[in-house]
Amino acid sequence: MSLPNSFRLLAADGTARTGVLETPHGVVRTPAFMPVGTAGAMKGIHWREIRESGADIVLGNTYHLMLRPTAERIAALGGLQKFTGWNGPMLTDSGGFQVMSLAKLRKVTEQGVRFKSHIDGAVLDLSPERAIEVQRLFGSDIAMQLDECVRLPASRDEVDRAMQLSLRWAERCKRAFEGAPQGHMLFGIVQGGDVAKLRRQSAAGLGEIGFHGYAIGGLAVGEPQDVMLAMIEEAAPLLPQDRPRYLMGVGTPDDMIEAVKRGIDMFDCVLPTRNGRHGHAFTRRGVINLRNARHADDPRPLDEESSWPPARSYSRAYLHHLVKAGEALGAMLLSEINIAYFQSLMAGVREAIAAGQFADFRAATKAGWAAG
Ligand SMILES: CC#C[C@H]1NC(N)=Nc2cc3[nH]c(NC)nc3cc21
Repeated sequence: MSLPNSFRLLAADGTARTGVLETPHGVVRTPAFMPVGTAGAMKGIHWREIRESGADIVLGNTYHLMLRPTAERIAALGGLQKFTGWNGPMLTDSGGFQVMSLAKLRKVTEQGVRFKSHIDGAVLDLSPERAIEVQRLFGSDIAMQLDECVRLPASRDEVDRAMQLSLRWAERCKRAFEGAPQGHMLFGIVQGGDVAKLRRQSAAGLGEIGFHGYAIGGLAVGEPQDVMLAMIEEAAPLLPQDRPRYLMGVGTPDDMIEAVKRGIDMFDCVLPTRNGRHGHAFTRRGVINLRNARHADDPRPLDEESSWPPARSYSRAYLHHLVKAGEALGAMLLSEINIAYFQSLMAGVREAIAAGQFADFRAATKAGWAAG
């Protein structure tokens, strides 16, 4: 029995697609960029700016939220939307990646993963069933399966073992997800490292199990862009064409444009906020490092044609000063400016695909970045 499908494709231009994904908390226009609110907040940005920037959906992390303030407390307080004040769609990651990247003393067995909290050292167990229970307690619109994310570098056998385990956990997650409230979704995660055969096996295996949507994980971890794109080309064609595809943790504006070209519909990345806090501005003319002294006397705004007021009103000199002085306002302004740029890029992508002009949009956008 196939799962209900809340994704509607509106247009395609080659393998690039644009559509809408209906969730219990609202509609997501795709291709979509999801700002990362790891612990239930956007670092240094109010939800008001996130909404005004054009974001339809934000991401939270099971690992962080289950440790603090705990899933049970969030449920008792009405769920993630009520608790955080973000009254829109939320996707939550399952914890697989964060346990690998943050937790101390991680032990993986068939049952699940045992780890020590990086906050207080408490020992916790995360099984596929608990990962689904936690996301149910959050009230997540889109939940992610629990997967095993191997620390790189890893042997092919290690990547293969983790991919096979993740497929078995995907089955268990789907069973645990049964009975979820109407409209809530569960995505599987394609694994397989940079091994084409493993990527194909993982994608085909997840398609057999059947999910509301499919993520591709384990890319943008330092491999060259052409390797990342090659793995997308291996996996995407094997995933159900009528379901959303989400490339996890990606990426730069160029990564996203190239992934959209290859059929990806959803993205999340910490770059806009993390690099914003470090003084980097993403613009139509490429990245500007406001720490650089050459901006100290520059009265020009970042982009006089930007749709985001702070990007066309504050001078580069002032932003340079805020960054050098370590003023919180500097990090806040550049974070929201970057999120707004990522959203404007996705809006342009959606319009271009709908008009059958994605190739021209891609070429013009890349030319803008190169112009500097
Ligand atoms: C292997 C694998 C895998 C994926 N598994 C889960 N549950 N979440 C992820 C989150 C990510 N963030 C980034 N940033 C580069 N890559 C990610 C990959 C995953």
